[in-house]
Amino acid sequence: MSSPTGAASPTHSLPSYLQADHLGPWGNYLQQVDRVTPYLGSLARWVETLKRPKRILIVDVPIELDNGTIAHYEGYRVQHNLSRGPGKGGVRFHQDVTLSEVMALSAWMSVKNAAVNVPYGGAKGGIRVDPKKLSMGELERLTRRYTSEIGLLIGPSKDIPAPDVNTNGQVMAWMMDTYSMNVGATATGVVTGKPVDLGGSLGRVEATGRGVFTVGVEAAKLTGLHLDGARVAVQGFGNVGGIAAKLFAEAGAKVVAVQDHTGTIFNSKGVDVPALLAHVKARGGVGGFAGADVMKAEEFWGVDCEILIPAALEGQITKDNAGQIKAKLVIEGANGPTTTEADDILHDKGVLVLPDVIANAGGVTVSYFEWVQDFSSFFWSEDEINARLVRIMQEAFAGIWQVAQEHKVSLRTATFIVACQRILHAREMRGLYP
Ligand SMILES: NC(=O)C1=CN([C@@H]2O[C@H](COP(=O)(O)OP(=O)(O)OC[C@H]3O[C@@H](n4cnc5c(N)ncnc54)[C@H](OP(=O)(O)O)[C@@H]3O)[C@@H](O)[C@H]2O)C=CC1
Ligand SMILES: O=C(O)CCC(=O)C(=O)O
Repeated sequence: MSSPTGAASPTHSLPSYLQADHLGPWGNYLQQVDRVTPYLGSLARWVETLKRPKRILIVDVPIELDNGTIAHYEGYRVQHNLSRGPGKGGVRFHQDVTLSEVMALSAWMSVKNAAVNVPYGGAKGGIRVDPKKLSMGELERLTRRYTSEIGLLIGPSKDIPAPDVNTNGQVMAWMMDTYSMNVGATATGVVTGKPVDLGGSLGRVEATGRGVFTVGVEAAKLTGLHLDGARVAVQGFGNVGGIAAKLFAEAGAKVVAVQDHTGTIFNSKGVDVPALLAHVKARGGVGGFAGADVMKAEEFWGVDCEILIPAALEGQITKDNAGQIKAKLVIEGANGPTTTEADDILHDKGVLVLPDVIANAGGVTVSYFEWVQDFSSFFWSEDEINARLVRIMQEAFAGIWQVAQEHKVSLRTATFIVACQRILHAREMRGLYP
């Protein structure tokens, strides 16, 4: 087929599943790619690769519920790009999971993995389910069925899942066991974020929060912000938000506001973070915490603070609330929490945004350590792991900071420049044909 001008047929006509969503997370990601393209030099001819996931698997996950009925859930595993190595990225269980969301999350994994230079492509998975409504037995059956269904794609040298929202070490243990049973041999390296007794790594549970803290410290040094006494607001008090809050509080900062689905709480003197962590463990959320006042959810974004850490879901900081933000530093613990419009508003207000694709890369970095340890069956001390993590995060952040200064671009675009050059250079060297 030729175009009306007689030129070669357009190579960019999009598959239907890529056409629909221009506002959601995938649309947000595409805008980020468009912003990096002018900085890719001759590699820009490969940029379309970044705009199409390499593989998408949609699976039906049927399970028998405790009451004897059969329920069906929709699951996904998307491998966005495998130019630099096997797919790597978490698995999310959430009632709002969509294909578009998993595509975006897998793409951000490609960028993140390249930004910290771990030898992976990007992938992500998920099931549209509210796991809080399932019993433990139902959750196990769901996890095992899903693992078998995506068994076509995953494997220690093919694609390695890990925890994300509402998944944890227990879910990874079931995934590892199911995959191992299906292949007939224990394969610890098929997932990371496992319990330490099953080939997991010391430090993985804390790694994402520790990475958030590490880049926060580096940015504070570079901008003259004193952490001692700095006020911090955190959205999402799960694995990432909870640990990040703990580390900032230990460094002398005051965690003045916290929000999750169960409530928004405020204490101008700083909440007692260990007590709040214990409360969340016992009660499932920050709501009802005695050591703080209740605040209206919509007032959270305008809280007086120096540091804001979105650590929940995508699309939380939008054009509607970005103008209210008073923080000097936004550290994206979550993936995709800021829309492109909001990014511009924050930039115009002089707010420094440490983007997800570097700020929350600590988790996958220690997942990489876990995978390496599993291959060699030789395990490192927690101090060794934390020291290596901090070094990788500091070096990656310093490089990105320099690129941002050089090109006078945001840290997000700078991270995309570093990462997309690595991905596309790998693609170019490998070539296209089998
Ligand atoms: N775990 C990891 O290693 C990594 C995670 N991330 C990203 O960090 C983010 C958080 O993940 P993680 O901490 O693992 O997940 P968790 O499931 O441990 O915690 C999620 C937290 O976010 C809260 N939350 C969810 N939706 C909302 C909402 N709409 N408003 C306010 N709070 C909300 C949850 O509260 P509630 O229970 O009340 O809903 C919970 O406190 C995600 O974007 C994830 O992709 C990034 C890198 C690695
Ligand atoms: O640890 C991993 O492999 C991936 C974690 C993850 O899903 C993420 O960084 O968003």
